[in-house]
Amino acid sequence: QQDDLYTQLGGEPGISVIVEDFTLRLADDPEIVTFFANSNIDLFVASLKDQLCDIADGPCRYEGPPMDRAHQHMGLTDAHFNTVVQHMQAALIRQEVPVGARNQLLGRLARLHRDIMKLQ
Ligand code: HEM
Repeated sequence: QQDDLYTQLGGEPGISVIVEDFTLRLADDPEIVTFFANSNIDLFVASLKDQLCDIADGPCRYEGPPMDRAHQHMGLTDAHFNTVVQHMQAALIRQEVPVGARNQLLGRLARLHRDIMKLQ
């Protein structure tokens, strides 16, 4: 029996480190960091941790705004989306998340693409 996705991500401490690493990568990317100019990064980090834990079938519930409402005013392109997903992939590799779990999580995030890119 293989560990579930949440466990393979390292549970809550693992997800914490992944989100911190991911957020530093966003902050280091001039194309992306501008979107966060008016953001409360602590709230973003807390919200994303809940969301990843939830998506990985962990014991958390994401209670922030739906993905369309959180992003629809930003004028995001597919290129932005892909860049952000690549930063997540890099964070997962850095934290030595096994390849199967990595692809599973990225697949679940990819399903959010339609909502995140929805306009109006
Ligand atoms: C798989 C892709 C993505 C996921 C899973 C994701 C997830 C999230 C989550 C959970 C929040 C917090 C919502 C809240 O609690 O208010 C958020 C907000 C935000 N996201 Fe995304 N996002 C994604 C893609 C993107 C992209 C492509 C950009 C821009 C390049 C972006 C920029 C932002 C910004 C600026 C905020 C607002 C932070 C704030 O001011 O509260 N996101 N996202």
